[in-house]
Amino acid sequence: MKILVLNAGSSSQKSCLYELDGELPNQPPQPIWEAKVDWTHHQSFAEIEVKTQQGAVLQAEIPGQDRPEVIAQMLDKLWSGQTAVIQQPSDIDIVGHRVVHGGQDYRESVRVTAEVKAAIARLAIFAPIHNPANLEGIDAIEHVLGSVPQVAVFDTAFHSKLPSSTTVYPIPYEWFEKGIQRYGFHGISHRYCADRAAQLLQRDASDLRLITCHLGNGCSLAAIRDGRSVDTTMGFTPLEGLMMGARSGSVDPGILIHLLRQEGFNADTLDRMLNQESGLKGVSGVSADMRRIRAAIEQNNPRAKLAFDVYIHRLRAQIGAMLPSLNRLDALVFTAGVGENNPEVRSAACEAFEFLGLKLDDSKNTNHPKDQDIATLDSTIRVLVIHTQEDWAIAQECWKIFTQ
Ligand SMILES: Nc1ncnc2c1ncn2[C@@H]1O[C@H](COP(=O)(O)OP(=O)(O)O)[C@@H](O)[C@H]1O
Ligand SMILES: CC(=O)OP(=O)(O)O
Ligand SMILES: [Mg+2]
Repeated sequence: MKILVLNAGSSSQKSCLYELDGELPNQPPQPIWEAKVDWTHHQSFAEIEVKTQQGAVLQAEIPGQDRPEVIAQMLDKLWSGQTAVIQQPSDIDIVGHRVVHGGQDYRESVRVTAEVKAAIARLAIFAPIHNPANLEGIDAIEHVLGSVPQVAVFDTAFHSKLPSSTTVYPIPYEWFEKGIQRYGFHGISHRYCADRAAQLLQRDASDLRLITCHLGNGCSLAAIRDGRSVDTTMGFTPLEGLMMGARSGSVDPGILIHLLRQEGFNADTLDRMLNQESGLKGVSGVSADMRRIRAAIEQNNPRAKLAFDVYIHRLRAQIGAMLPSLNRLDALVFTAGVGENNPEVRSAACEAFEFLGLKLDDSKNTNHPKDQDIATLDSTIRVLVIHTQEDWAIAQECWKIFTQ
């Protein structure tokens, strides 16, 4: 069975093709083809990189920002040119999509229908950067591959059993009754990391207390108790919680009232400023990309240093805020672009928890670890770096829907 996965991030479009036969493998298999389109560095064109399991690599630039057009060009690399791995589009059996917001109705993965598409479109008002991109992916597939079965895998699903003390905001109850509640996001990644952590620690997921730190362009934490998400930092939208690449995370809502009243801002300006012009980018004036922040700090840029310090302060504070839901912490897990690749972020975050007996092994932390324990042997808490495999998690959901 050939399963194509589309994963739309805020500044990227990832895709890969898995070939599965017989049983689901225990470990994530290599995809036979993978592509990444990145808009982080340029506005007017996308950088694309395509790799195959056989070793072919293609790097190119695709003009424009139009996601459906870019997806169509990316898919073309599946069946033509040096990175072709299938004969024709109809060789693909199923397409799975990461869909960021599933609201209250979608707590499990579902096959995409007109009704599901309408719900994703309706929920776009709560996830304005993400749900429209997910829908464009679904439409692009319909356009290129016709009636191939498609599956939506929701980022909110893993958090759908959060306790009500976590989901209810302290606002008028009628708002909650209208759906204004905490949903949580990055659930595909948090769930994958919890399962992988259990594997790496050779422990049963149902007896493990974890904090997973998903630090990419979007950033969130999850407190995972016995395999279940019991708290998380993102809420009604993917804007709440940690400071992110270009998103503010939590700020005093009084600031918004002030800007609306005194500075003549409207909802669209606030949306753009908080979602696209804040976070590392807003404070540093340099970039949303942690690599560029680190490089600017090396050049003694004080605003880059300030942005890093605020990022770390908020990360530590929110890790601390996850602890009461767990009563015990077996492992702290770092994942996604920053979490997997930036040793300075990991060591700065962990330093604040040394008083609990958590000790990082500096050499393991700096030596490009992936799927490894980087704590010292005598650390009271394990620290894991896990390469998040959202795409593999999505492929597994597709497999389950079509074989069970
Ligand atoms: N080697 C690295 N060192 C530090 N940060 C990195 C590195 N590689 C990637 N990143 C960070 O990861 C971010 C992207 O994370 P990723 O999880 O791929 O994002 P998303 O899926 O949200 O688009 C980049 O903006 C960059 O800040
Ligand atoms: C939900 C979310 O913030 O996703 P991403 O990190 O891919 O932007
Ligand atoms: Mg991501």
